[in-house]
Amino acid sequence: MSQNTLKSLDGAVLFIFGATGDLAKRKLFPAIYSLYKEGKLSENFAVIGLARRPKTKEQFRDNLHASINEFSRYDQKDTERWNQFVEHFEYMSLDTQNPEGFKDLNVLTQSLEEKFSLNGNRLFYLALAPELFGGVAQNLRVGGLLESGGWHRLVIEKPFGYDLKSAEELNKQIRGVFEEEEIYRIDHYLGKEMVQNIEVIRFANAFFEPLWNNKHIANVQVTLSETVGVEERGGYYDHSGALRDMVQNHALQIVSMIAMEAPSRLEAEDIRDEKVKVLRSIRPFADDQDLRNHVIRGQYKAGSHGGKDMPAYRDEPNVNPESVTETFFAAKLHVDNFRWAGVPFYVRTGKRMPAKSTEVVVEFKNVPDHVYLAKNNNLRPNLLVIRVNPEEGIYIKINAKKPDSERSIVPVAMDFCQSCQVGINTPEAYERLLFDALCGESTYFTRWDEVATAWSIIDQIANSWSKDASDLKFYPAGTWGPEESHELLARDGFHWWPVNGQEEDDVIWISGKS
Ligand SMILES: NC(=O)C1=CN([C@@H]2O[C@H](COP(=O)(O)OP(=O)(O)OC[C@H]3O[C@@H](n4cnc5c(N)ncnc54)[C@H](OP(=O)(O)O)[C@@H]3O)[C@@H](O)[C@H]2O)C=CC1
Ligand SMILES: O=C1O[C@H](COP(=O)(O)O)[C@@H](O)[C@H](O)[C@H]1O
Repeated sequence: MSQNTLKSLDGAVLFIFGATGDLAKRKLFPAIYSLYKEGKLSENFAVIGLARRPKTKEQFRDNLHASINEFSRYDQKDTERWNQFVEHFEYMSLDTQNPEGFKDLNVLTQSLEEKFSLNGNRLFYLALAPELFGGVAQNLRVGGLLESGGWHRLVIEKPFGYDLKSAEELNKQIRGVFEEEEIYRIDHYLGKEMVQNIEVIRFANAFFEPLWNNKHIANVQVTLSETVGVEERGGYYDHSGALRDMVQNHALQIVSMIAMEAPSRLEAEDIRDEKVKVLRSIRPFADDQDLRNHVIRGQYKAGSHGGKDMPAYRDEPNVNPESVTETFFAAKLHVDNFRWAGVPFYVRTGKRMPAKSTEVVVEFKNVPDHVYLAKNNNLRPNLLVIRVNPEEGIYIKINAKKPDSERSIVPVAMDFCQSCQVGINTPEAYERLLFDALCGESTYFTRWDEVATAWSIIDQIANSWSKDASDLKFYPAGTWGPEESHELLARDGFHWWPVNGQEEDDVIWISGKS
């Protein structure tokens, strides 16, 4: 578990490869600015933006200004402070396939290290297409960039491969240059406040841990729904699909945080050891038929939501008009260990759903059927709902006596809405992760064995799907996916709980002190 008090930053040069790209603009620059505004970077840093297109330092700084203006949660009205901030930024035009250019980059880096009195710590952030990762690692060595006196760390964006084989190949290339401890594989969901809070909720509360097992939990539901379609990313997404884009990384990481055993120490390696054990315990499907019974894929067709018409996936830019890529995924998974045997983990994710919502619902088993209260009332199962995104918080659903009635029982949701209290000041995932990487805190980055094990789960599904796409179901944009996703739970006597605070009408909400 990451402990902020232990983190310290000793000054570093931050290299942003892909500095003219979308990720840098929307996430990385605003994250650096937030860290600066909060005093976490002090004046002890330099940033070098790298991409092929030529730009002057001034043009780059103008781009930085525009990005922060649009995407940062902090303003930049204090001109003196802003000028101080941008002074730390340089730009260099560099094709990552040009080894000579890396030698020039080393010269520029050394001059900045001198200017800002830095001791050779270097963080290389690859906001690039994955096929360039291996070449960058090689050229960093060729250019002498790994010979400075400080530490060297490589931060890599997803996707980490397309399947296990390609991920292994990529890993081999990177490991030829960097040690595992120097590699920080980003899964930005691990930087989200409420995903990090899962550990605390579980391990710091006496009333959850004793119940956290198959004796008391009926099922776990993980939803990662989005209202957007594929936007500008049709070219990438059509080769990826929901399975590779969201399940291989974010969804399986959340499952492993929910299901892991308490680590022996709150250290990165101990936590990651426990998470990988969960992934290894996920039961493979017996055969193609078993897989198709328990894994649903869908693709959105034209539809509408909130009065707005939305095109079919196949009509989106850069998507094959006959594409069989899934934009929706739902599955029933089993974690085969003593704690979880018999508890279904239902996972779903999709684009063009009615709500943007990342939530985990832990549904507890009911009290015995024949006790007086259960017999005469419509008792609802107790739920623990962890709301990750866009609202952050948790609520617990219990049964309580209806005020002023004799024995009527009503469902009550006791709500801790963290985002209502802390509001927009909650740090963005990229902000936390960038700072963690600068501080050498790797807990919320994925280790190679986690990535490889997740790919082996995904490969079984992808390989089965590639044989025949007849199970692909079409759902209207703006709905909760194919009917088969609901049937998946109905067969077990369950249903998807509504997400995004859309609880049943008779639920009484009790919120924290205002
Ligand atoms: N955008 C997002 O929200 C997310 C992105 N990612 C991942 O982050 C990575 C970057 O994504 P994104 O920013 O969207 O991509 P973009 O296509 O917007 O940007 C790619 C960047 O790479 C640079 N580039 C391309 N080829 C070279 C080269 N040979 N040498 C040097 N620079 C090069 C481009 O600049 P130039 O053309 O000037 O060289 C540009 O700055 C990808 O791996 C993506 O999957 C992951 C999660 C979310
Ligand atoms: O990694 C990805 O995540 C986003 C959703 O992230 P969120 O933080 O907005 O929930 C998704 O849109 C994208 O397709 C995927 O690549």
